[in-house]
Amino acid sequence: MKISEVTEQTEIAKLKPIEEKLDNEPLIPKELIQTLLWVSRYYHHPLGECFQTALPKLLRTGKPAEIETENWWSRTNKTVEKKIGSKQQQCLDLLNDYPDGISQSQLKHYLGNINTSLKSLETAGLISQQQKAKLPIARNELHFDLELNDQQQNIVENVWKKKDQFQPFLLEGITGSGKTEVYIELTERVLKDNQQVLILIPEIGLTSQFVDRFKKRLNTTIVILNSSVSDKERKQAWLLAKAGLAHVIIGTRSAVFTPLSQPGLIIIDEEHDSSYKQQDGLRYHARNVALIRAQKYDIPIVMGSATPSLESLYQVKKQRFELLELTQRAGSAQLPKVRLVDCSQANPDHGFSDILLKAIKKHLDAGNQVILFINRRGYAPVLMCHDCGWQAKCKHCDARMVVHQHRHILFCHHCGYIQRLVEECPECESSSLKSYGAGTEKIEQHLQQLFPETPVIRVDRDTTQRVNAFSDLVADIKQGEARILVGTQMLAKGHDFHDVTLVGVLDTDQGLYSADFRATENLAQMITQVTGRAGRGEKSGEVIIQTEQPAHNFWKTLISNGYKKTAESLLQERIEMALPPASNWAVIRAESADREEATAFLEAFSAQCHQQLAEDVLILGPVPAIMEKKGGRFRAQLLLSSAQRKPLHQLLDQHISVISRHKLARKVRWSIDIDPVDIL
Ligand SMILES: Nc1ncnc2c1ncn2[C@@H]1O[C@H](COP(=O)(O)OP(=O)(O)OP(=O)(O)O)[C@@H](O)[C@H]1O
Ligand SMILES: [Zn+2]
Repeated sequence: MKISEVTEQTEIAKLKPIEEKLDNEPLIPKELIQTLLWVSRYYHHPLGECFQTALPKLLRTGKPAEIETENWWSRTNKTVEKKIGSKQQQCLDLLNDYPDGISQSQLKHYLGNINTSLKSLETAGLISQQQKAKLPIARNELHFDLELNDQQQNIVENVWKKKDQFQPFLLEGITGSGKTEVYIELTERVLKDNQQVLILIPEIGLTSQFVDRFKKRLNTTIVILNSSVSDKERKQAWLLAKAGLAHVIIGTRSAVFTPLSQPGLIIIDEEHDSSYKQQDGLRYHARNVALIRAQKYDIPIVMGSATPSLESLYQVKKQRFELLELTQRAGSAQLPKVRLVDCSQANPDHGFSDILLKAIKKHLDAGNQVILFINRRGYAPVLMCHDCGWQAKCKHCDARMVVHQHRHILFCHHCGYIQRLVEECPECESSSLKSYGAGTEKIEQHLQQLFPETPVIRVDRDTTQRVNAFSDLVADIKQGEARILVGTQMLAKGHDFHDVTLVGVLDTDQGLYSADFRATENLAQMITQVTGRAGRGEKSGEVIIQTEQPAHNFWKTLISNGYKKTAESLLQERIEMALPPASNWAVIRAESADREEATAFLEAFSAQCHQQLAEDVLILGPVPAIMEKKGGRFRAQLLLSSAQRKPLHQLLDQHISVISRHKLARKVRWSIDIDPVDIL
């Protein structure tokens, strides 16, 4: 139980007594409480659950919120009179450099095992110990300074001019233009003012590389909040940030709720990334929450991307965000040349066209690395019987089972259902089962056959499950051990591999026909990001995109005009068609093992809203979800849209409590999704 406010009077007749006071000061600072109140109102989600989402697990267990401490040592005023051992001397030398003391673990990190030396020095009265907050170990590395180019410098100055006020900036910088360096420079300045920086990054395993770049340049306390840190570390990081003892806080989506005592700046890297939107429970968007926090703190917020979301570009158009641009690659790097290849001529067995294969060979011969991008994991998406036409389908979903050859299974990517890979058709017992289409596993296998001497690695969700697996793979790539890299979008985003000179894109055409109105935006972002991995160092790069639709307008616009122009025209279309971000959407979803129930509940929802419907609000549906059956449940949705935000929210406020009491509300699983990013 958390107390968020105290009042003198109440209408509640029977109040429970307070059993125990856990903390002497409030765990959640006022600003964060206000933000959570906003979150609860905006997303129409119970306040208690909003608090649950915002707090690290170990701070929700009813135990006091104490910062973990450890021994810190510092030099006393006493001068050395007797001769001391060399290890003891080393300790003293180091301590002389740290007038505020240094932690035992940091000392150990520098000098190895020194417990006995410390004891002797303490007995001699030369050093003293004290309990202080345990900080993550700072690595003692060389800090090199990179000189920003004029565009980068200009951006830093522009942000700095607004440093004491709320101002959202959209930093649109092409791939490899040096956005990260801009973040580092800004962070350095904020640190000089003794303030903290909160940095959000997407959930794609990039944390360690990103953090390394900061650690190399900044000598400060950096804490990390993502899924790879333990519950204990997460709690400590949160409390250190709250106490102002952590100066740079880097984390994924939920880190947006980290309290700061000396806030100076918020940065969101790859602001277009869909992992910023939570897809279950409290369906918040971290970018939205970050904007609210920056506003309450009265500080600037910088949102960077090579492929900004149409949401943010719309805010620029409305002059709510200030646009900052990096139009050139940093250093001597140039953007790669992009070529479309008609893949109707590709080898049906492995899906590579001759042009792409020749290019792979050429780049490998030149001693470079090659990325092959395919956004589908597993071996093949279809398993079919040649004799009777049977296909392997999931019994819980409207979806096909994907062949995973390696693990010898059929796997449903939607509900996780697993079956042994069958050798003969379950319908007609024929043994002529054939797989169609290709995923990362198949591509990896083919390339290894085609280039037996060249190390191939695969980067997808299956090869990166183990903790650190992703950073190990990345290290292999950086050291040049792997030469052919096959991967899904995990490999396409954010990486800075200087020896990659060729990127091949396989089979992305589904994006051209999707029913989701965001599909083209997402495809343009993905293609631009993956293209951006080529030619980032001294060597120039090349990109080959295989498509069955080389004449499609989408490719023409994207390749000859680039992302910026493509996004502009997509945004114009959305405005003309009154689609988000030019209108506001809420989706009510319901799912149930009984198909009728889900729809009946949404019909009741709709009827309730229609009782008092503002002119401006439109209700569409209910309709079945595009994949209606998932995990054994039937799914349906109701769409509420409105040109202005307010009437939509008022409508929900008015009716939600009545609807929650509907008899079906307890039988179906239902949820409200404000500003949905995924309408499938
Ligand atoms: N001013 C500079 N001078 C020389 N090299 C630079 C400069 N700024 C950045 N770089 C280098 O250019 C490369 C690309 O920079 P960075 O990774 O920051 O780009 P980015 O814009 O974040 O890229 P992306 O959006 O593609 O992930 C890096 O290797 C970086 O060290
Ligand atoms: Zn399934």
